[in-house]
Amino acid sequence: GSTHGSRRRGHVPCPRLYSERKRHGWFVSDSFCYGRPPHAPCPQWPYCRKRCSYCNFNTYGVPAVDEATLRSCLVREAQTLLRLSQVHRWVHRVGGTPSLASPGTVAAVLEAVAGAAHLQAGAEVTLEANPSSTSTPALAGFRAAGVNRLSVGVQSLDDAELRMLGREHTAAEARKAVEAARGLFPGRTSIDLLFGLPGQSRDAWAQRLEEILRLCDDHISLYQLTLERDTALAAQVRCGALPTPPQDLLADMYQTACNVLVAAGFRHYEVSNFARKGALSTHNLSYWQADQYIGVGPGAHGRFVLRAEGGCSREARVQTLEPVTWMREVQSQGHGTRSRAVLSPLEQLEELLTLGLRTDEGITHERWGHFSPQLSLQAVFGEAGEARALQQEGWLVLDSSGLRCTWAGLAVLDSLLPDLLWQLQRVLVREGPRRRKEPVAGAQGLSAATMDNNG
Ligand SMILES: C[S@@+](CC[C@H](N)C(=O)[O-])C[C@H]1O[C@@H](n2cnc3c(N)ncnc32)[C@H](O)[C@@H]1O
Ligand code: SF4
Repeated sequence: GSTHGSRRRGHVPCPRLYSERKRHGWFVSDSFCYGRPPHAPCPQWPYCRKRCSYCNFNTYGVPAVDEATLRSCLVREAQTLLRLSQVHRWVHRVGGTPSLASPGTVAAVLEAVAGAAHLQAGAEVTLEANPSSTSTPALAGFRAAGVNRLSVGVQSLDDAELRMLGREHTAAEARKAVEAARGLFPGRTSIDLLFGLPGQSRDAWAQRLEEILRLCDDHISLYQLTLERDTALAAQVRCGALPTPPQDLLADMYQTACNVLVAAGFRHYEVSNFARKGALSTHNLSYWQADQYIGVGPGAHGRFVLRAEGGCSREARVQTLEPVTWMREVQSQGHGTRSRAVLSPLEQLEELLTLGLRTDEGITHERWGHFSPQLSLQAVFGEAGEARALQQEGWLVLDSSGLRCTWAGLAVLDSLLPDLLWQLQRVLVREGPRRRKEPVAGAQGLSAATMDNNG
């Protein structure tokens, strides 16, 4: 049995959570709206040499990229968004971009950020790298440009699996890339791995984990494969050419990996992330803590308070997806923001809940208080209701530190969230108007407004 009680291990983020991982673009984090330092997610150079069979990220296979134009647009958009968000200080993390961009482009964007905002010494600058574009000279160039952490997309150490995934690299090339990365970024090299591939057996996975432990540095991101609609891999599974991985097997694989990694000294600090020797990704952590960030580049997402207009509302922003259109917009108006939506207090708390519960520390009272000064964690989740039932069943803990999942709860988080979101909504609708003397954490009203290409 791979279920806990009636709850399946839904450790794969629900679609909404999964989409959180898919923010593309350069990221600069700031800020201090809730008195907390901000952060920066992982960007995406919008081009790949070849589309992998499982991937539905916003990437384009354009052979001749006008890198100089793209670079100047990234720089200009970073400057514009930094100005709009008034992120001048407290910036302390900047995310990186895939390794197909040249070190010169990476350096130019980092310089733009440093010129417009104070970069803390030691700020995490992570570059996402594909093994096929990580020669030692290229990596050295990125390091010279200011990158200080590398995340290598190994995905699998099995050639047949890599072929099924449509990856450009072999297992041997992946190993070589990790070794080169560890040589240049010792203690600061992460690897991305996928499990739950069609046809993958538990034994093969367990054996693979041993090999992964011999190869890895101090950080591992482990994702269960999501069969995304409109991908070649999903089509193969749908038509029966490849088997659908059984749910119980997926749960066993996840649990096996957690056990093996924890026994090897890794802290399971987030649903899909493991670190030892303190090598947590601060950049990702700030994400899960719902900090502010700007997203720069085609399809990038951002969350920040628009201070330029004297506002105090946290906005969700999405930049134009298509690179050529995005570049045209940046050239004409300084940025390619396609949509802006003011997040309501409820939406902000929903994000905090869904992201914060992914971490082993959960949501502290302090952090919750920044978003909800009027209605405490205790007031929302302490009363009789869904959260209390989840505590009694052993999935959740609410104590003097805050609200967090138990280890068992972390593995089934997606199945806990609907109940918790329902309770949050119910209590907020009931208590909000009564308790709220002023808007929650700088949000304006309960309705979300969406604007197009506007400022
Ligand atoms: C921004 S993506 C890709 C980074 C880089 N281009 C690469 O391919 O290595 C970051 C990670 O998301 C994960 N990912 C991408 N598509 C996924 C999917 N369909 N299901 C689960 N994880 C996925 C992969 O592990 C990937 O390394
Ligand atoms: S998974 Fe493949 S197609 Fe998707 S972003 Fe990475 S290299 Fe590009």
